[in-house]
This record gives sequence, C-alpha cells and structure tokens, in this order.
Amino acid sequence: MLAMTRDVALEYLKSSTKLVRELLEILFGSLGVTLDEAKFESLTGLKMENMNFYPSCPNPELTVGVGRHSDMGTLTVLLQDGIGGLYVLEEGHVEEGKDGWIEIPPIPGALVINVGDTMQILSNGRYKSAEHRVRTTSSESRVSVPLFATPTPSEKIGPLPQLVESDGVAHYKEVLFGDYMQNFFGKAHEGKKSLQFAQNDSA
Ligand SMILES: O=C(O)CCC(=O)C(=O)O
Ligand SMILES: [Fe+2]
Repeated sequence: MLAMTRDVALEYLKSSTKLVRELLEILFGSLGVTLDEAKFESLTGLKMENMNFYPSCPNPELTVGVGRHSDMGTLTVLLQDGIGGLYVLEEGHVEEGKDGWIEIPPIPGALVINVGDTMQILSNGRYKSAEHRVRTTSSESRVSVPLFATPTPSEKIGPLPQLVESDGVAHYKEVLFGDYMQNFFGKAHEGKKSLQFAQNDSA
C-alpha cells in the first residue's frame, strides 16, 4: 500500500516537475527543437496530482478499473504500488483481448512516464501518446498516483512550426487546450478517439 502524507505529495510534485522538464528537453532535443523557458512553462503550466484507489474485486473480468484511454496532457509521471494491473497497448495492435496489451509491471523505485496527446500534437505525430488501461485484481486493492503535466486551458497547442516545415504537412490543427480538455472530459473515453478533435488528417 502506498501511503502519502501531504509533505510527500508535495515533494513528489516538486521532483516530478523537475523530471518532466528534463525529459521534455531530451525529447524535443532529439527532434532538433530547443524550447525556451516560456514554452516549457506553457506546456506544463497545469499540474494535476491524482490519487487513484482501486478496490479489490471478486470478479475482475466484469469490471473496468480505468477504461482504455490516453492522457490528454504533455507528460504523465505515474507512481504505482506493487499490485500491478496497468497495461499499455502496443502500437499496431488494436483489438482488445489480443496480445497487444502489455502489462507494465511495478518495479520498486521506478516511475512510469506516459506520453500524452499534447505531446503527439506538438511533435506533429512523431511521439505517440500511450493508450493504456487498468484492470483490478480479485485479491488486493491498488493505489496509483499520476502527476499530469499539461498546458494551462488558455494555451494554444499545435504542431511546432519547425516540425511542420520539415514534414511539409501539419497533421494537427491549432486548438485551445481548454477546448481540448472540454472535449476530452465531455465524452466517454474510447481509446485515442479524443485526438480526432485536433486532427487534420489520418496521422
Ligand atoms: O492507475 C494507473 O496505473 C493509471 C491511471 C490512469 O491511467 C489515469 O489516471 O489516467
Ligand atoms: Fe491515464
């Protein structure tokens, strides 16, 4: 069981913020893009730290812990306890129940990083947001603590101009992140369908 005091939660927020910043530098750097301070801030200006509790369920096949979705923001840092149940869809497999779902086993001391939809849009589709889901287990309850780093709602998000220039096409249009959020939360999640809101073509 993960126990979190307020101080620990704040420390997690602080160190995750630093981690996200370093990861973004690496991820954009490898696309040949250098982001200035203001851009980093605009991409991660909103941080949401959630605490998820999944009670054990006698019949896990009949329940949904969290249905298949991708996270809407830039990057997610996820701390999970030792129970397991998080699965990611391997690219190329689309049918649930087939071997495309890979379990992300808990590793003591390790964090899971999810690429979010915003990152897919900004990178003009080069980075793909991770479709994932959570299944409950019959014997033990589970706790996870995702930290979502997202743009603020008033921020416009779209493919970075440098990438559109080299790709010769913008696979996504510019949208207000607040509108993206509203669309994301306004419907039941169905895999990565939310991304269609910003799509120009079948990127
Ligand atoms: O509990 C987990 O491992 C993941 C939760 C999740 O995907 C989410 O809150 O977006
Ligand atoms: Fe998620």
